[in-house]
Amino acid sequence: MDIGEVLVKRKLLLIGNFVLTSGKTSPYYIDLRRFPSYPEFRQVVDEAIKKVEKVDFDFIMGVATGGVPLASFLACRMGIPMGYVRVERKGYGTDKLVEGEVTGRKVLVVDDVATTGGSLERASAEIVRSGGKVVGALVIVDREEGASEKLRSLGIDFISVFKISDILRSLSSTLSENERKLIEEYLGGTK
Ligand SMILES: O=P(O)(O)OC[C@H]1O[C@H](OP(=O)(O)OP(=O)(O)O)[C@H](O)[C@@H]1O
Ligand SMILES: O=C(O)c1cc(=O)[nH]c(=O)[nH]1
Repeated sequence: MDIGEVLVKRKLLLIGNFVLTSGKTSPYYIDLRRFPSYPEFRQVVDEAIKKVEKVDFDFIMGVATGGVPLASFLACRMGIPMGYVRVERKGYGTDKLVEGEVTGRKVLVVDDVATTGGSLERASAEIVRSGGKVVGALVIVDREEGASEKLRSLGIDFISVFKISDILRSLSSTLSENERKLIEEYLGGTK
């Protein structure tokens, strides 16, 4: 599977001017929330399973909302229990951020995309507060804007199924010269 081609074909890679969760602005956006709508998502799950083969974990936690579908597919395929970390408290009911029995567990945190790694860091901190040990973080796409360095500095193994630099390389004939340059200049500036 050429992930770049799939992202373009399914309109999951968007070119424009986007505000990100970190407050940064970006000339591109990867919208993987609709990825499970398409059959290619199964292949991504297969790839993800191969990538985490050597990680010693016994619990999967998705980062809501983008990380929940992948966490669910992985948990089901691997026979490993799962839960998820909410973006914010509801303010009613149990008012929990961590929805999962992570106490004493070795946790793999899962998200769709990583940019700064702030969301994975926040989710990991909540899991630790709930008594879990975060041993690894897995994302489908690493935008290569600091997440890997941030997670490793926290002692968490960071794994991505795809990196944006590889996706861009595979898209050299699909994106216009201008689109490719815009993204490359942006990525150059974020290093
Ligand atoms: O590495 P970061 O700089 O934290 O950015 C990546 C995060 O941004 C997106 O989530 P978003 O906050 O848009 O929430 P959503 O998944 O609920 O749409 C994405 O799903 C990651 O969780
Ligand atoms: O950093 C983000 O907020 C972000 C970037 C991106 O490409 N896709 C996404 O879902 N979130």
